[in-house]
Amino acid sequence: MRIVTHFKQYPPNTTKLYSYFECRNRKDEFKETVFFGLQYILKKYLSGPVVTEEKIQQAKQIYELHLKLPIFEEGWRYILKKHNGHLPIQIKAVPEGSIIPRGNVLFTVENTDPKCFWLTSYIETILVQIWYPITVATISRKFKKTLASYLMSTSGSLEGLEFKLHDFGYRGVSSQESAALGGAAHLINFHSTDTVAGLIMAKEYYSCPMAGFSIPAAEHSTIISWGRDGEKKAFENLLDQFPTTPISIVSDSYDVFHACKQIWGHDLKHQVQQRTKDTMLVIRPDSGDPAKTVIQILRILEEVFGSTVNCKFYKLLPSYIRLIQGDGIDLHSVGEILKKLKDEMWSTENVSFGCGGALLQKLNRDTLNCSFKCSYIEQDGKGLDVYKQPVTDPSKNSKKGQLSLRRNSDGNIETIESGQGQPEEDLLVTVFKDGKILKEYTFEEVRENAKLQEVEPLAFM
Ligand SMILES: O=C1OCCC/C1=C\Nc1ccccc1
Repeated sequence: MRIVTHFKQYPPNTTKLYSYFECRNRKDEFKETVFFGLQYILKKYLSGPVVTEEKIQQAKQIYELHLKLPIFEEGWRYILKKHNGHLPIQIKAVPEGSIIPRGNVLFTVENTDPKCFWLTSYIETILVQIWYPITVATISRKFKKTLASYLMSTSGSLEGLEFKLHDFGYRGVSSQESAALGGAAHLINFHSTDTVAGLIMAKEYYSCPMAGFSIPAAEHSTIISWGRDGEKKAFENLLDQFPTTPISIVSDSYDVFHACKQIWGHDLKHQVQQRTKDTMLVIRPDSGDPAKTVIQILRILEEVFGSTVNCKFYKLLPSYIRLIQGDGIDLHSVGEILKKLKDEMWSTENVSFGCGGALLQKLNRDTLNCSFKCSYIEQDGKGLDVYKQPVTDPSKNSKKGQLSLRRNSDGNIETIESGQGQPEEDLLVTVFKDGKILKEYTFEEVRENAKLQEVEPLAFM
C-alpha cells in the first residue's frame, strides 16, 4: 500500500505536487475520446467537508493493522482543522462532453495549501476511475458514427439515429454505480436505454429530467411460460396488451424463421397490419449469425408484408414492422451487419440494435490508456518540470511541467507543456477549488459538446 506512505517519499520541503490525466495516444481505433464523469466524482466524493474525525479514526484502525504503520494522521487532522475538512486542491478540466484527440491533457490536479502536497497523489485513485465513463461514452460515440454513416448512406437522413443503439447492459456490469455511470455515458450519444440507473445519474448529477426512453418488450420468460405450443398465444397476448405503443417481441424461443413466416406472416398477419408507425411491432431475433439471421427474416417479412424503396433506392419494410438485433453486437459486428444489409439493398431504417457487454463491460482502463502522472513540483519555492521517459516503452512517456490545452491556428487541439501556454487560450476550466465545485455542466451541454460534427462517408468503412 504505497499511497499512505508517500508523504515520506517526496523530497524534503516539497510544497506543490501537480499532476494530470490523459488517455495516452496509441495507434488504435479510438482517435479521440469523450470526456465525461468528473462532475459525478467531485460531487459524490471530493466536494464539501469530506475529511471528518470518524474517517480519520477509521483509516487509522485499518492501516495500523494493514500496514503496521500509522496513517499520516497529522496531515488529515491539519485539513480537518485548517480547512474545515475541505480538500485544498485545485482541478482544471476540459468541459464535460468535450471530444479530445488522444494524448492530450484532460484535467490537472494540484494542492492549494503548500503543507498538503501529498494530497494530489492521494486522490489519484478515485479520480482515475473516470476511465470508465470516458471509455463507455467513447465506445458509444464510435457506434454512433458507424450507425450514422450507414443510416445516411442508405436513407439520406439521420432521423431516428438516437434510437439505433439501445443499452441492454444493466445485468452485465459489476455494480449499480457502474450501471449508473455507464448508462449515463451511453445516453450522451443516444436516447435509448433499459439501464434505468443511467437515467437517475443523468438526473441527479447532470440535471437531466429524462435522458432516455424505452418501449414495452417481451423476454424469453414471457413467451416460453405459455408452453412450447403457446408461442402464437403469447405473441397474440402481447399485441392485445400493448395496443398503443411499439412492442418488441423476442421471437427465437424455438424457431425464429417459423415464428416470422407462420405466426407473424400468417396466423397474426392482420393484427400486425393493424399496427402503425407509432405502435409498430419490433421483432427481436436473439441467436444465430446476426447478419444472416436478420437478412433471412427481412426476406421472409418482405414476402408477406411487402417492401418499398426509399429515396436512396434501398428497401424498407412497412412502417408497422421493424427488427432489433441485440445479440452478438459490438463495435465491429455492427458495421459488418449493416454492410451486409446494404449489400442486399436493405436500408438501415429497418433495424436497430441492442448492446450489453460490449458497451458497458468489455473494456478496462487500458482500452484508452487512461493515466495520471505528476508533471511539475515545487520545492523550497522553486518549480521543477518532471516527467517519466521509460527506455523500455516510449508510449509511456509523460508530459512535462504545467500544462494547458488550446486549439491551435490549424484548428487542432494541442497540449502546451512546461507552463508555456497562454492563460487566455487555455481550454481547461477550473471546476474545483478548496472543496467547492466552481463550474457545473448540464447533460444538455454535455450532449451538445459531444455531438457528431460530420457523417463519415462509407467509403472508409
Ligand atoms: O427488445 C427491446 O426493444 C426495445 C426496448 C428494449 C428491448 C429489450 N431490452 C433488453 C434489456 C436487457 C436485456 C435484453 C433486452
